[in-house]
Amino acid sequence: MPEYTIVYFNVKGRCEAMRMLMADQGVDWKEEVVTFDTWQQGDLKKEAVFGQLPGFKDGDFTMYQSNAILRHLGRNHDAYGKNPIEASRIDMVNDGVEDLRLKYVRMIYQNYENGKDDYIKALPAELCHFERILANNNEGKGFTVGDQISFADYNLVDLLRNHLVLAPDCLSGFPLLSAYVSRISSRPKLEAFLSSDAHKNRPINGNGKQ
Ligand SMILES: N[C@@H](CCC(=O)N[C@@H](CSC(=S)NCCc1ccccc1)C(=O)NCC(=O)O)C(=O)O
Repeated sequence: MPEYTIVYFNVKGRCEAMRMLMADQGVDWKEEVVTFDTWQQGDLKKEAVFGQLPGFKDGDFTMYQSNAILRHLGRNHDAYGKNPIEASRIDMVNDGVEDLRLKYVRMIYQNYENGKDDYIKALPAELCHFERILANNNEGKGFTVGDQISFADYNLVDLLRNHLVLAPDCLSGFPLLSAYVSRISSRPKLEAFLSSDAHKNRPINGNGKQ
């Protein structure tokens, strides 16, 4: 059984999607929680390939970049499609999730007080793409790509759940997305993780905004 370890700050941030994937796939992992004080000392930052976290240890292999880690876990746990075309579609969806995550992170950390309302107003123009992606696959009754869950689904559901905290009504105009978040979140092993104190007590972001 692989020995997985997440090396990250005590936040959901860029690691909750991989936690959701591992929980849903019945895979165990350890948490190496890095405090901001430890991070400021600089040794860990020097070791990190891009000077940033998360890091991920798979036995004696260590990697960085949250989306690369998701793809690594997708390959290792049959969550990367059934053929090269599905894998490319999954990459495309995940890149779209990353685009929205970057906008979310910038608003949260750089423009929360003045930018939150405008961000929420502009959300439908972002979410409509994911609603259409679902509509174009099995009438939105399954996943974003193909007929089995992929790492892009965990990433999208994590990000949508964060947006439901920011703006509880943000999916009211997107029935397929709303049903998708509920459906994926109620997968038994994932539901157990999402009900855990570890998940519930971990702040979404590092600055206390959500
Ligand atoms: N492309 C990378 C981006 C990684 C990243 O932004 N990491 C942040 C943390 S993840 C994140 S969403 N950062 C937003 C702000 C933040 C900073 C520090 C702690 C928590 C959040 C980080 O390591 N910041 C510390 C530093 O750069 O010295 C990835 O996807 O892993």
